[in-house]
Amino acid sequence: MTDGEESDEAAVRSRVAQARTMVVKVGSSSLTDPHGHLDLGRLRSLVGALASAAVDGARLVLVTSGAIAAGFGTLGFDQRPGDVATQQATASVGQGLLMAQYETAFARYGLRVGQILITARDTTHAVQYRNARRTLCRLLDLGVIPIVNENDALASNEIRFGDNDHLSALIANIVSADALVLLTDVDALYSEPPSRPGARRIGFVPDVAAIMDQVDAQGSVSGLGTGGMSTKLEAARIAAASGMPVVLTRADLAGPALAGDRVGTLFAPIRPRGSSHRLWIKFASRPRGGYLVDQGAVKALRGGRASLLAAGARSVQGEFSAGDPVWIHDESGHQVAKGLSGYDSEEAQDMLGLNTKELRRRLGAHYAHPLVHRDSLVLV
Ligand SMILES: Nc1ncnc2c1ncn2[C@@H]1O[C@H](COP(=O)(O)OP(=O)(O)O)[C@@H](O)[C@H]1O
Ligand SMILES: N[C@@H](CCC(=O)OP(=O)(O)O)C(=O)O
Repeated sequence: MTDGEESDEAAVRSRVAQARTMVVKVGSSSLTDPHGHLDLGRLRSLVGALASAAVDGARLVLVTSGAIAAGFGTLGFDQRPGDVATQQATASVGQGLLMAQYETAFARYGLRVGQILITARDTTHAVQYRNARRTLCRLLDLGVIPIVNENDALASNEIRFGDNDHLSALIANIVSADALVLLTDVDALYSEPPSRPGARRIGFVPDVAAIMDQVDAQGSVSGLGTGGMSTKLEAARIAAASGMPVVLTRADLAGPALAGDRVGTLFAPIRPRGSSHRLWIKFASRPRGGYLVDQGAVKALRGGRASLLAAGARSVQGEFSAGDPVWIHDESGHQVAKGLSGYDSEEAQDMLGLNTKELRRRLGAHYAHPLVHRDSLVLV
């Protein structure tokens, strides 16, 4: 580590220490016993650490796994079910039991909790996303700790998060968190799975994008968690690219991690925080179609805060409605940007290649606007 990085690390740690709104994600592997059942001792000690930060004024959102772990014993299964339908049924039984434990544990500190179950679909649709933001922020304003899990019982197979890592980074964006804390069963990120001899502990990651190729991040080794380290790195990348620091460490180090002490792996933010709307477009929205644009348009978009004008668009790809997220591709088909279309795909067909004057004359004033306005456009 260079001297510069050392002082960067101190600066980023102090941002964590000063963070007011924090999203804390805890994985199944940190809430379970060796047989995979919910371990109440571990849950209560986590709650103790979170409660102490909350009592000190932190606004916390807890993203917690553990519904399947809490449910499979009650249903008479010896082990965590493997097939999706049984996992979903088990989560439906376990989620209530998990929440009941959290409610009781937080109540001992005089803290109230509220449950939010979310599907990937809720994060990819702008209206649901705004709705989730409004509810979460209101809960925080009311001094309640929102407890979030994927809505496993209803999540459809194709678009299921499966693990809660990615979800936690999106929730951190939704609430405009100051920091994301990922709690797991390993003390830090290693250069390769820590069970391998020679695995090197990584304390500070100044640029998560640069480290992605250098680290061998594998799936869950314990069989208790789902995503393993690869989904945690992806979550860290989203959060860091959204302008917030990320701490990854073992769940029993939650207290020092929230306090900004030197534990685990610290990921530095890699750019200033953007608006929640733009972060949603960048990380959560799922375009169904898009526009293929000419070189001039690519240059204008890459050059800075430009809108996509119909004059620079060559073709419309797929079908979409006004307000839907769309890709903007260059002439070789490479993704240049993502944004919200101002027009339906059908309307846009008639606008291709026309400048504002021609649009107004031929189609009317309603069509004299950009295909994608710069306020709803992000480069990728
Ligand atoms: N490069 C790595 N560094 C650290 N841990 C790794 C790495 N690659 C794989 N892992 C594994 O990832 C596991 C954590 O992921 P997982 O079991 O899904 O936990 P959780 O339930 O907290 O999401 C650790 O137990 C560790 O063995
Ligand atoms: N939503 C599932 C979590 C799945 C899971 O194991 O996630 P993780 O521990 O984050 O790898 C549950 O509550 O059981």
